[in-house]
Amino acid sequence: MWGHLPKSLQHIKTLRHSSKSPWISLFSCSYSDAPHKRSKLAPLQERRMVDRFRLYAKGGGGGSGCTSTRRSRHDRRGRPDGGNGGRGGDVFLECSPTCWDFSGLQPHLIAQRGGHGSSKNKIGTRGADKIAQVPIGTVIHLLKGETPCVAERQIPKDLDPWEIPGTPIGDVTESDQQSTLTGLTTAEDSDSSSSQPDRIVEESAGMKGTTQMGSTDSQSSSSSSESCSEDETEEKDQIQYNVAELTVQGQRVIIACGGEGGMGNVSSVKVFDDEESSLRVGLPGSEAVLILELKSIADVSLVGMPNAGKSTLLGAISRAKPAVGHYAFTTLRPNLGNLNFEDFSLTVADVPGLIKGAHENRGLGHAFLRHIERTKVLAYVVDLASGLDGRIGTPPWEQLRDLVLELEHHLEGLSNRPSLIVANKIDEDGAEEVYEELKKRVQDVSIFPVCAVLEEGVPEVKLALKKLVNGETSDTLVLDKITVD
Ligand SMILES: Nc1nc2c(ncn2[C@@H]2O[C@H](COP(=O)(O)OP(=O)(O)OP(=O)(O)O)[C@@H](O)[C@H]2O)c(=O)[nH]1
Repeated sequence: MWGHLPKSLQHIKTLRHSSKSPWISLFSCSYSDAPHKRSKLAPLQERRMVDRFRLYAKGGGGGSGCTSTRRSRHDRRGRPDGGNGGRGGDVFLECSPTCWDFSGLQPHLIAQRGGHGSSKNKIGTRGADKIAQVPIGTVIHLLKGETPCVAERQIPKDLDPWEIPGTPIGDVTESDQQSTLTGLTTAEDSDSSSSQPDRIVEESAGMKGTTQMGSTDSQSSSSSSESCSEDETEEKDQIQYNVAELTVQGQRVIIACGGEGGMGNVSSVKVFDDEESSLRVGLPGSEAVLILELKSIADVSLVGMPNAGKSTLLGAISRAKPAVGHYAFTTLRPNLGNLNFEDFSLTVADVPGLIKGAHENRGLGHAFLRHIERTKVLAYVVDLASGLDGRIGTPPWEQLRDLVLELEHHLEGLSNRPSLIVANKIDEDGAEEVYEELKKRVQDVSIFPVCAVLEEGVPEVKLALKKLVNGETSDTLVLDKITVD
């Protein structure tokens, strides 16, 4: 009876004699039976942020032109009526706010090839484009191939009756293009305009800078950040850094162009046979090898519970003027401030307050935890007066424990970054004693007593942040070093 079953269902045979119904057993299989299920249900903290990614892109090849002759009673010698091959699809990178890192990206992006031409002068279909979404703040480094081309921002509009369905981009003026670009500076006509339509403007080639941005070693994708062999060093020499940046929602760049279709015999001028056959074949799409990197939003992020005084501190250490309020969640989106030193400058982000359960999207949740992923240094801001004299809140050491736990729940290893503690509101009654207690309970990381409102203790914090960003010091706040009752 069971012999005819496919192999995957054969184990039902063994379940038949068990007390359970085989169907119940089949659908209630354990994790060990179904490794694919286990991976789907893997807890959130197993996810690793991928902030550097190597990508191969290839445009679709052009379809071949057709050689055909149409004969009729009236025209015995016939006329050529073979149509041209269709153009291959392009490969685009599109900037999307719903995308946070490169973990969802395929390493090989290949657009569809164009359709072949056919008799009765039918042109081959245009190959479908391949569009991959990347996060805002993606920097493109070029390893091989042509410099990415700028494409118009996709604006949904009604289909023009004369437009071939599936053609993604219409004509754009140079000024339109400039307005959609932040990272790409010069736009000039492409040399290869013969193989690309007018809508494309190639960005000025060449190196724009040699600074690599945004990647923290611990976060980099596993394969790309492993041991640096000789090949990799050689490869590094060939990289053209920062050829393009995607910084605006909807901004697009073409990283590989589709090849032109071959000519059908209807359009060809008189040519020799051997030349003709080469003209019939569609051109291959262009190829490119790129390294994508996520730009960090700031060097330092101020991490703390709501009302700890992060915005006030940002205003004290920089010229930023964030909104300050005596209620929780005054800050609804990150504010950035610049700290300028004589020879150095760094950016600080005031991230909205985190509460217990932020990793489950409580409070302002995931969105801001993700911003923290893209900063190098963490400055924990705690409220020394919280919980004092019957006020709402928890003591600073508990605030720190909860903050570290939230970061770790969101992304394992997120708290393993150079950090310091700002013990704010030292001016409040009883805050001195809490500060002394805090020093005993938290080890191996510097604590700075500060009154952000009066800007007391602020220069010391600024200097310490500079040293952490520079790499001169590298203290880290670890959960084991926090003592909580
Ligand atoms: N006494 C005292 N109060 C302060 C100090 N710093 C900030 N505050 C007050 O604390 C309250 C909260 O300050 P914010 O800077 O808005 O706090 P926040 O951490 O940015 O708050 P969220 O936007 O909710 O994340 C305000 O009423 C500030 O005036 C300080 O050093 N001493």
